[in-house]
Amino acid sequence: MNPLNEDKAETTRLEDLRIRQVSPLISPALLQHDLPADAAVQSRIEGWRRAVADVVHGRDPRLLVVVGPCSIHDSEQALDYARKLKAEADALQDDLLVVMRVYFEKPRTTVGWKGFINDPHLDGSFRINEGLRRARELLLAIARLGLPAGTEFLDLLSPQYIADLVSWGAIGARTTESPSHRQLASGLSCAIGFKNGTDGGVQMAADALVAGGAPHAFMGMTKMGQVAVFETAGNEDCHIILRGGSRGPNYSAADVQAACALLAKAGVEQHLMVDCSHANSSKQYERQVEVARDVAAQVAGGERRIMGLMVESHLAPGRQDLKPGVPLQYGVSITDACLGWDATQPLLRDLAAASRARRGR
Ligand SMILES: O=C[C@H](O)[C@H](O)COP(=O)(O)O
Ligand SMILES: C=C(OP(=O)(O)O)C(=O)O
Repeated sequence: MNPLNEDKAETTRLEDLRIRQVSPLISPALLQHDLPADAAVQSRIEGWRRAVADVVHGRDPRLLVVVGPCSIHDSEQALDYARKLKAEADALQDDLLVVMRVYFEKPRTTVGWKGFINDPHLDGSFRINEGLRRARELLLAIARLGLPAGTEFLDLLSPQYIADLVSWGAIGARTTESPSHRQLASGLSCAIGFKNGTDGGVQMAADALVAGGAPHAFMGMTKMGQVAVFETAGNEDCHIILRGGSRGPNYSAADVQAACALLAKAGVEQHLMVDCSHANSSKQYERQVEVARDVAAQVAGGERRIMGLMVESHLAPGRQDLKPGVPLQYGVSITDACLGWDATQPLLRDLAAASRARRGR
């Protein structure tokens, strides 16, 4: 019996009826003490965040490309991917600002593996302390490699453990309408992209921009693990992400126009990112190439309101199921299907060419 569960002094028989177990959680301060961001890493992340914000606001004409695995399930494989991406990002840096997708938290439609922080052993053992540590180690390694990292902020406490190492963040389609996630975004130190809803609703993402840009006061946890009231300043570096929805894709020129009309009505900047995956690819990973080509043509044609794209890509194409006792294939996603590296490299070069063509206009 976990000793924490024996302490009933502060609970009555009316409480915790559905709590099976309570276990200790490391504090953010302790994890950061063990795995600090040194001065060099801090300077890099400051620079990347500034660069991302410049693209988001159109001060930098390059395209922001958030590319990488749907989810991280193995640090070595993620670093293997990061090394390839770094070489490509350097080669294309005049036209693209490349941020690696380093997603540790997966929102599920119903149930399923919730990501590397929640379950780093992929077996339902939920070693969250270890997941947080390994996530932070990986983010540090990627930063030292020279690549900015982007992640989805899903849990409301986990940002305290890793957000200092993140240069761009997303609020997912299932949480864009959540007041708590909008409040969280209002206090985060990096730019944040809000996905449209799973039904394709863009209005809720436009509303999220307004809410995320405003100051809020809410309850949270400090670095020392104490509860506290946080008052935020509002995040002026937010944008929307078109990811399609149950009614179909929404990356066409007409969809971009319609989304921008909603942004104008909401009184916010008309800049957006297109997610080539999810409902925009009808979850068929190869179709990301088609989506990216369409968006690249819009960009090359002078569409300046598209400031970025998102691509789900891993070392090898497709996806695999997580099955107890069945060994996993190297570099293959265990959540959404991804493009392989071989298809990703030419796609990035096409996007760079489109960005260059737009600058030349
Ligand atoms: O990007 C990942 C998935 O699309 C999202 O987490 C939902 O996954 P699910 O429908 O497989 O649960
Ligand atoms: C879960 C994701 O996307 P969405 O929120 O658009 O479903 C994702 O990008 O990993």
